Amino acid sequence: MDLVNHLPDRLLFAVPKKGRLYEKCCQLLSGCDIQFRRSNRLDIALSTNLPIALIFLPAADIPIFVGDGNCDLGITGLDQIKEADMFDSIEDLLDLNFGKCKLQIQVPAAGDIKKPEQLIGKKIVSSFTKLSTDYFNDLAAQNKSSEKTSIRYVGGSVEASCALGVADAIVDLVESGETMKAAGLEAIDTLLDTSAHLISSKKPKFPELVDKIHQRFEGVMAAQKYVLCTYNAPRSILPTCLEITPGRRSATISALEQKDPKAEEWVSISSMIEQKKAGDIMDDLKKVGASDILLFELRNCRV
Ligand SMILES: Nc1ncnc2c1ncn2[C@@H]1O[C@H](COP(=O)(O)OP(=O)(O)OP(=O)(O)O)[C@@H](O)[C@H]1O
Ligand SMILES: O=P(O)(O)OC[C@H]1O[C@H](OP(=O)(O)OP(=O)(O)O)[C@H](O)[C@@H]1O
Repeated sequence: MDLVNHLPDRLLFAVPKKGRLYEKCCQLLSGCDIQFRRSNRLDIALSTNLPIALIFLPAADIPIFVGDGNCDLGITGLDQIKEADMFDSIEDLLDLNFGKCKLQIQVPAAGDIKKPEQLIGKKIVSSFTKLSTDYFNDLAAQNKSSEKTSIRYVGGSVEASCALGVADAIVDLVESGETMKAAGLEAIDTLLDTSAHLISSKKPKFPELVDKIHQRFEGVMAAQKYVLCTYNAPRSILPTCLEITPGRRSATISALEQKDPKAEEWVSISSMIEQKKAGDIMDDLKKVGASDILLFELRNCRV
């Protein structure tokens, strides 16, 4: 069925149908208020509040659907985009900061191979044959070698290949490193640092809706990254406080009602700060003389 012609009034948004990216994608869609109900095993879900159809596809196929313009938007790993050779055919809108891992060359830890150059002319097994081929072609060129490295595809359990004698090394994703360690392997180089990205077609059919959804994703990402810090401080230490909490654009300052006209003037300051620095920032504010320091989580925002 040609979905583009069957759903002419809807933007098609490709999301991973299962696997490691699926749950987080659904959370983000909900954070963006893209409401939908996915019937069991059905790979299309119509949004109930926006003219969008979500198309659930294998993560590896999403770059092709978006790059060829069949879908206006998609979420998938950077590794999948580069492996499909589609990075130049799509707009890379946003790093979504999850699904983080590294594509690494792994060799038996107890073996003699310690440097990638030692693998020129040897046998490599990977699910990422394009990226591996590019890497070993470059490596051969740098080392002025005409030897051809064999790159073979397997779809899963890549880490078993060395123990089975099929490969001298593998190229596979590493997140915690536990799979690699359990297979007695160690990494000797990194081909790519990857994470999930929001991508769009270069010629979307619904450009305004693409912009709107892009902004919503940016808002959700900012809401995850920042918290709102508000506190009170004597006006005399305001410059020091603003050095500690300059805000994303700038801090908001409002005067506090003076009960005693002779007392020092106090202000209330509110500023977005990075969540991961919040503890240090609150300590620093307290140290310079601020008080009543409060931290608020952001549910959502537009930045
Ligand atoms: N530890 C990890 N191992 C593999 N992929 C990971 C990992 N962490 C994040 N990812 C990302 O998730 C993407 C999809 O991985 P996943 O293994 O879920 O593939 P899938 O094809 O969607 O599912 P399945 O392997 O069940 O068929 C990867 O391309 C990568 O971008
Ligand atoms: O560093 P870790 O946290 O151990 O994760 C890495 C492992 O996860 C992936 O495999 P997956 O579980 O998707 O199964 P697969 O081997 O069938 O691809 C990947 O291919 C590694 O084997």
